[in-house]
Amino acid sequence: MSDLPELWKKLSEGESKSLLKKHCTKEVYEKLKDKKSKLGGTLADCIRSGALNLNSGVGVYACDPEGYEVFKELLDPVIMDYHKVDKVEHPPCDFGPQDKLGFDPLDATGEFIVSTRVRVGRSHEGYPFPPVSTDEQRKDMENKTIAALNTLEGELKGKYYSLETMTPEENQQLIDDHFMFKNDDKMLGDAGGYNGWPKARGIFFNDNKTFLCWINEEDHLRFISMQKGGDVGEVYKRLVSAIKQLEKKLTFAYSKRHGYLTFCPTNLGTTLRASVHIKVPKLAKNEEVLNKICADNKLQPRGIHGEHTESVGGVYDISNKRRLGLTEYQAMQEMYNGIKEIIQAEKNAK
Ligand SMILES: Nc1ncnc2c1ncn2[C@@H]1O[C@H](COP(=O)(O)OP(=O)(O)OP(=O)(O)O)[C@@H](O)[C@H]1O
Ligand SMILES: NC(=[NH2+])NCCC[C@H](N)C(=O)O
Repeated sequence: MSDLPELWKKLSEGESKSLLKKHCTKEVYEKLKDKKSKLGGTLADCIRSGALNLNSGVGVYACDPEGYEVFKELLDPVIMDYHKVDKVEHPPCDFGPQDKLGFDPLDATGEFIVSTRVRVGRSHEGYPFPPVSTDEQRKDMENKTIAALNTLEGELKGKYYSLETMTPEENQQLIDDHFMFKNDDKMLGDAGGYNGWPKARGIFFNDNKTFLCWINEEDHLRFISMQKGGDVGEVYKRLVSAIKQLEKKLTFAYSKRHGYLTFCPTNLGTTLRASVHIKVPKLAKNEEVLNKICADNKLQPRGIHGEHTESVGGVYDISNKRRLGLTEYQAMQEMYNGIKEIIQAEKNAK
């Protein structure tokens, strides 16, 4: 039997500042409660995390790619509210002119930027998201992805490391070095993100660990390019080259309205998060100023051990905030120009 009535009771009777609480009105609930996507996704799958975690900021995940249309009376207002747009629409993918991107290294002396990372999320077309996926479907997606990754050549050529066979020590080392994902996010867990863990999960990387792919973490796929220092152009170009090669082998879930479809509505569109780990000890003494520069430049500060962590020793993870309603190239430019300002502000700070 569905847990929807119980979830609805928790949500409608509880207090929450989440976008789920705000937009899942009684009227919306009544309209959607009996709907089902072709892959079997339900409203319960979309609201479970937010109903069980009233402290969520968003609280909604899609059950599967089609869920974005089947449950649009809930998902559209959440998307518009989160991404601050008045219509759910997205331009076609545009990675920009690869031979003249205009991303000169941001920090030639290496004083501020520790490392640079750009990631995108992708979903396999025709497969559900975690709450609806079976272990078999996850395995199937894992196999498909490994086969595609194994065709990469040159700098991108690498190897797959399964979470099922990795030792706890190897796993921890990869986490400590900022390469690997973990399973400690309760909101994602309640959304079904860790169902069947560690089955069909793992990480692919090249010898230099500059190109990585996460399999069956939050999204079916996360492609990541990263390296020490502030050469944003080099990191971005590597990622674009990987995506272009992989999209010849795999078909990704995409919608004209939403761009690339991801499990969480916050990642839709470009799905791109470009970040630097940046050392700004002076600004760190006055987080209000730092937060204002970030807000003015549409940047998001995080701690250096991932989402919801605190800064350590004046080092922050700072990335572009917007992912929907702009192109990949524009998202990169927002990050690049914003980080330039932050470096200048740190230089000017007392
Ligand atoms: N610029 C960077 N340099 C080195 N490591 C980074 C950088 N940016 C992020 N990381 C590391 O990547 C890992 C994942 O971070 P995090 O979960 O915050 O972001 P994400 O993978 O973009 O996904 P999501 O936004 O869904 O949380 C963490 O270990 C984090 O420290
Ligand atoms: N990794 C993410 N998708 N983060 C964004 C949303 C996280 C969580 N579901 C919330 O509502 O607060």
